[in-house]
Amino acid sequence: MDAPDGLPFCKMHGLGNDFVIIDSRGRGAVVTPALARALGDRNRGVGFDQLAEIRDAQDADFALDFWNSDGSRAGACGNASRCVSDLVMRQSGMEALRFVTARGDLQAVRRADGLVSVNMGPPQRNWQEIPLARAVDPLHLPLAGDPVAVGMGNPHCVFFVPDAGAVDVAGLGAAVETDTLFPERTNVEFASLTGPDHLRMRVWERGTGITLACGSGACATAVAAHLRGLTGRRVVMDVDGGRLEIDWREDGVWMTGPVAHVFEGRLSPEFLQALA
Ligand SMILES: N[C@H](CCC[C@H](N)C(=O)O)C(=O)O
Repeated sequence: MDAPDGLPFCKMHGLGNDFVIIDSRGRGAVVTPALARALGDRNRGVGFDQLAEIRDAQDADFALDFWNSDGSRAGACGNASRCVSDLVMRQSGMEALRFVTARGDLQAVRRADGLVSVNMGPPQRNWQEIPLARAVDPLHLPLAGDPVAVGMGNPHCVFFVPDAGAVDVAGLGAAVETDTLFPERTNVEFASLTGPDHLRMRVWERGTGITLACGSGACATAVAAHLRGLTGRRVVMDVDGGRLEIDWREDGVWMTGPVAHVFEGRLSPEFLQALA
């Protein structure tokens, strides 16, 4: 990549789910799988759970692409959507935004308490959309532990367990991620009911591994909990990095929580040249 002054980026996180954000508005996209892998290396790059690239959009305020640290694409990323929305709201002074992702048009608003809410869209509930490899009931997958499959623009497999804190998330998550039932692999959530409309969730993310929070995973877990009759449509969810509010409304699954700006930096020309 020809960038004699380096490439600016910023680092943000939502509940410890951390992101590098590259703003490519006003020029072509620059992220490649090789850049995502190199930048995602926590020793030799910057490190992130997801990389988000902001791009120009014709009929929306911006477009957003997501990458995992293994260089694969993610169709949705709830916490990065909240982080980038906060960034663009601060830059523009707007309090409500529309943006485009691989799964379609999404919206973000700043609540009166300052937290950013994103409408992640309606859940995908049939096996072709999630996607699953064959016609099975997504509400009761034919896997040990009787999990639920839900799509939020990316695939999720949600296990309800007595104590999410006691689960071997790495061991089970890695095995389920690559089960042949999921042709595009899957994100894996382990959740327990800790009170009325209150859940505790831990996550293994496709292409990344254990993370402290996963916004689309929290949405998928809330949808699965409601469909299984465990909760209403509005829940509080404790993840390893903090607390999210999820509200499955008529127009989609809304997710609300905090974001944090960490630093801005510039990728050196040497770093970028080594990728070429
Ligand atoms: N952390 C993200 C989800 C990343 C999902 C990604 N690992 C995938 O391959 O779908 C979130 O807040 O929704």
